[in-house]
Amino acid sequence: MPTTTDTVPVGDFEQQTHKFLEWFTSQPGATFHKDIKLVDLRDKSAGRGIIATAPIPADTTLFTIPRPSILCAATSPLASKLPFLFKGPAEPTVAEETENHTADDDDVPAAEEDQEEDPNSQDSWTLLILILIHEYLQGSASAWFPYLSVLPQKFDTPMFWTGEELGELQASALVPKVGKEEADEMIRTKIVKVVKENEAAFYPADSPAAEKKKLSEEELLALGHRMGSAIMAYAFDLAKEDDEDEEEEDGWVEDKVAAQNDTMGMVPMADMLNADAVFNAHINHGEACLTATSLREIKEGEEILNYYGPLSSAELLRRYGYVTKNHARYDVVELGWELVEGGLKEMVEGVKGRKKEVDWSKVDELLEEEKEEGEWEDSFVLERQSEDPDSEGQVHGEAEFLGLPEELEEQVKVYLKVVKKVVGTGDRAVAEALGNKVVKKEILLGGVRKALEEREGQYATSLEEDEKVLQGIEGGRPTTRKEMAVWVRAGEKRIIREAVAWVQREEEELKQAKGGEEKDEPAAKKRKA
Ligand SMILES: C[S@@+](CC[C@H](N)C(=O)[O-])C[C@H]1O[C@@H](n2cnc3c(N)ncnc32)[C@H](O)[C@@H]1O
Repeated sequence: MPTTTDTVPVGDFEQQTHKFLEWFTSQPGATFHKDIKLVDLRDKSAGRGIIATAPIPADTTLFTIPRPSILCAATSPLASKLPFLFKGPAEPTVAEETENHTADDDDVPAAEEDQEEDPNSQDSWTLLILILIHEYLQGSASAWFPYLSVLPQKFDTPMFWTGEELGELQASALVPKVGKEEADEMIRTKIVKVVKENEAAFYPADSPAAEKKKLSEEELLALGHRMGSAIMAYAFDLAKEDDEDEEEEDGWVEDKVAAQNDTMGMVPMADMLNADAVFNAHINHGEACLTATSLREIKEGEEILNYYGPLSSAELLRRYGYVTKNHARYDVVELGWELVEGGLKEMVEGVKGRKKEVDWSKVDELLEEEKEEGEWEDSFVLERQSEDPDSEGQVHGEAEFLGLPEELEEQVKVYLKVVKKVVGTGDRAVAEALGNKVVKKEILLGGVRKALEEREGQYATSLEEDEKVLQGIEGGRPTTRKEMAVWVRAGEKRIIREAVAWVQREEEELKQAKGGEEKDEPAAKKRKA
């Protein structure tokens, strides 16, 4: 499966690279270190990238991007043509509207009230799509033409996968996050409509674009997707101040889009850097320019790599369309409450070694009140503990699964309290057991173990089958869509297995502690119990 730029002939590819570099270095204030080079990494399925052609010491400025060269709301000629699009505070972004989505989605779920909303009211995401479409339609008359020419026309993000390809992700929580239909809706209402209603601005008479046939709705929809995906994988959040770039309490600030406002932009050259979870360069956001700096010594021939944050394989694939081994430490799996509840029910029914009938409908009824009062999660993210990268972009130690999410344990506690209330009226012995700390822990662990086993069963293939596919991959790194899907689903299954092993260890410890306690108890108390 070709990646983003694989179909461009080598000669054209090099010519585009050359023209882009020429354009970039001609920008007033731009710099490009003599010992770095833009190269064709398509043989590694990595498009363009930047490598060191000689050893580079730490803290070297690799290149500098003057702010006027950035394509964004502040520099776009569209702002003077259609100022109303750029006016006013940005409306709530995706991050503010939906919990489970990061702000840099192009799979924007259109909130119902949005459907009738004024299409002219734009958020930072849709505004940048319009800015890019406007520039694209100017063709060679655009001041960013050589830069736009090196942006990909095709993407490997799941947004563009066929149903069959998506099927390879099996039970991954990535599948419902792709959101193709929502993205279509957003592009039709916020992009296609605006371009259609303002053709004079998008196809100006004095530009070669005017000679071109106007794009149909379907062509604009496809262009909107292309630009939205380019933003997802290439744009930067320009709101960041330099001091925010410094290591914060929770480690490295990822260097990519956040979309909290209207300050997202396309940053030529900064976005030619590929990225990994182990990296050696960083982009500093200065007042007049952005600067790429080496974080440690970079050897001759080594690729210069940026950082997109501690993203799981699934998230890296969703946003950027690739996976790497180094990101696997950040893999996660989502465990639905429904499965946990099923496991807890089985455990409760087996309390005191006998099958107990519980009035579950009564439990549901009481839970409704709990749900109305407090927060109730539908699913939980299971992840490993992992050190943040150090100041040189290196990670140390193994990532390990060290426990269940606190919110999951809290929710189980609330659930068991309600169950105890319901059981109490019918079976005092069981209700008493449900008040016991050890019994509650047994139910929690057993319930979660059952849920995890069920979760693993939701995938159509076993981890062992997936591992076999992955072992057969030439070069080791999954690059085709199918291989990347197998990588993602296998990563999730590995976490499930690690979580099950953790639960079993906890169960074993609990059993031993209980055995010890029972041995120590005086005979009379034992009999009473
Ligand atoms: C900001 S761009 C980097 C430049 C890009 N390689 C190009 O040719 O335009 C991000 C895209 O580069 C690719 N990419 C980034 N890091 C990569 C890596 N470590 N391995 C493979 N591909 C990578 C992915 O396609 C991603 O969506």
